[in-house]
This record gives sequence, C-alpha cells and structure tokens, in this order.
Amino acid sequence: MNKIVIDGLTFRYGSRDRGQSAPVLKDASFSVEDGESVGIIGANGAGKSTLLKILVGLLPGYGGTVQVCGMDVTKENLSSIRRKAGYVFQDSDSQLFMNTVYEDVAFAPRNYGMSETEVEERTLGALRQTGIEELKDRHIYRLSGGQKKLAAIASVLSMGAELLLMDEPSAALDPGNRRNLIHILNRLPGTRLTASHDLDFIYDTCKRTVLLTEGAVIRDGKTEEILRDEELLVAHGLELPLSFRFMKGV
Ligand SMILES: Nc1ncnc2c1ncn2[C@@H]1O[C@H](COP(=O)(O)OP(=O)(O)OP(=O)(O)O)[C@@H](O)[C@H]1O
Repeated sequence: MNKIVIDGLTFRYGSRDRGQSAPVLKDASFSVEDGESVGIIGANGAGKSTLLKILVGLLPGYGGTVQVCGMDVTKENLSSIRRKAGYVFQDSDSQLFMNTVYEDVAFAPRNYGMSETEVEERTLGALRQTGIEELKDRHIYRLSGGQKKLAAIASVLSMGAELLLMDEPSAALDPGNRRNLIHILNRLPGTRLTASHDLDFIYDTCKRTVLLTEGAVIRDGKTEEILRDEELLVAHGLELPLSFRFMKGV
C-alpha cells in the first residue's frame, strides 16, 4: 500500500489579489510505499520544504492529487492525517514547547485524550526508540542540538506516527550526533520521507531518492545510482557526496 501518493502536484505561493507568483512545484508525481525510506534532494529553493508542508496540510490550495496514509490532504482529513504522519521541523526549537523532554513527548498522546497509562507507555516507548530515556526529566533548554532533534522525533513517534516526514534532519548536527541519528533512524520501523541537501545523510538513511529542481521531479530511483551520477548532480546544483568522492580519490 502507498503511504504517499503525489500526482500532478502544482503549487504557488501568494494569492490572486497579490498577483500570481511562479509555481514552486510543477506537475510533480511520485509515490512512497509502506516501509520505504525515500530521500528528497535538490538545491536551495527546489521546493523540498514546500512539498513536505503540503503533505501535512500546512499549505492548502495545491493543484493535483496528494494522499497521505490513504487520505486526500484536505482540511477535513487533517486531524486524522496528523495522527499518522509526523512532521519533524528543520528547527527543533519550533517543535518543542513543553518544559521537560517527557512532557513534550507525552503532549500528543495526552492531547488525543489517551489514558495516563497509555500516555506513559507511548512516551517511554518513543524515548527508548530514540535512545534518550535518560534525558526524560531534562529541561528542553538544557538539551544540545542533537538531543533536541531526537526529542522532536520522539514527540512524533509517541502518537504512533506510521510515516515520518523530516526536513533537513542532519542540519546543525556535529559528526557524532549525526552518526547517532543515522543509527537510530535506520532501526525505526515505518515509512520515511527525508528532505535534505546532506547527500551523505541521504545515502546512509534512504534506499530511494527523488531529485527535485525548480519544483519538478527530475529523477526518481535508487539512491546509490542517483548519488553516483556526478554529471546529474552538478547539473542540478549539487555535488557528489563525500562517500563517492573518496571512492573516486578526489
Ligand atoms: N512563504 C513563502 N512565500 C513565498 N515564497 C516562498 C515561501 N516559502 C518558500 N518560498 C519559495 O518557494 C521556493 C521553494 O522553497 P522551499 O523552501 O520549498 O525550497 P527548499 O528546496 O526546501 O529550499 P532549501 O534547501 O533552501 O530549504 C523558493 O523559491 C522559495 O523562495
């Protein structure tokens, strides 16, 4: 079953009264199957963040078909979609707002009216999956960037998200935290869509990759094949990931 279906997606910012702006997504189509881990790569302004925001209903008014977890992305379906699809912001500070890690991770299940026993079970489960159980009583302001990222991921896992949508998850992480995040993501069950221009991170966490340029899907295929294609990457404002540069001896 497909967790995401995007068919002929077109989107432009702005409204008619402010004048029509150019489309930032142009007839984009691809699907993501249950259990797949897919990367979205593209230069600055390619439309990666816009695409993720459309999937969680933050940007209505798109053209074409967009379905998440079997539901059309419409106002009526948003609360059901957000129970199944967890959006991890690029900036973890925009996502964490409670006092402690535990409170933040417990927020969504509590908000959905689950019993305190279930809230605790889900919260501890999510903290375990992200390897931050020992930080549960830590104040959010006392977390490092890497710990905040893990807390933000735990806060969407606790509501039972089947689909993780992540915007630049490795941004601002040092090598140790980045490696830890790769290790944790690769052990998580479920489906993932990760937007990033950290191509090494995509190589380490996604089997399939979609290349976007100016809002259009240029390539959709095996990560290894796309990330090895230097000519393709350079033509679209990217460069070979380090892993392949070393192999070439560059
Ligand atoms: N709120 C907005 N209003 C108007 N235009 C916007 C808005 N947000 C983004 N854009 C424009 O939409 C296009 C796509 O932006 P988007 O942030 O989706 O790209 P991106 O691939 O995520 O880029 P980056 O890698 O720099 O984060 C860009 O031209 C950008 O300037």
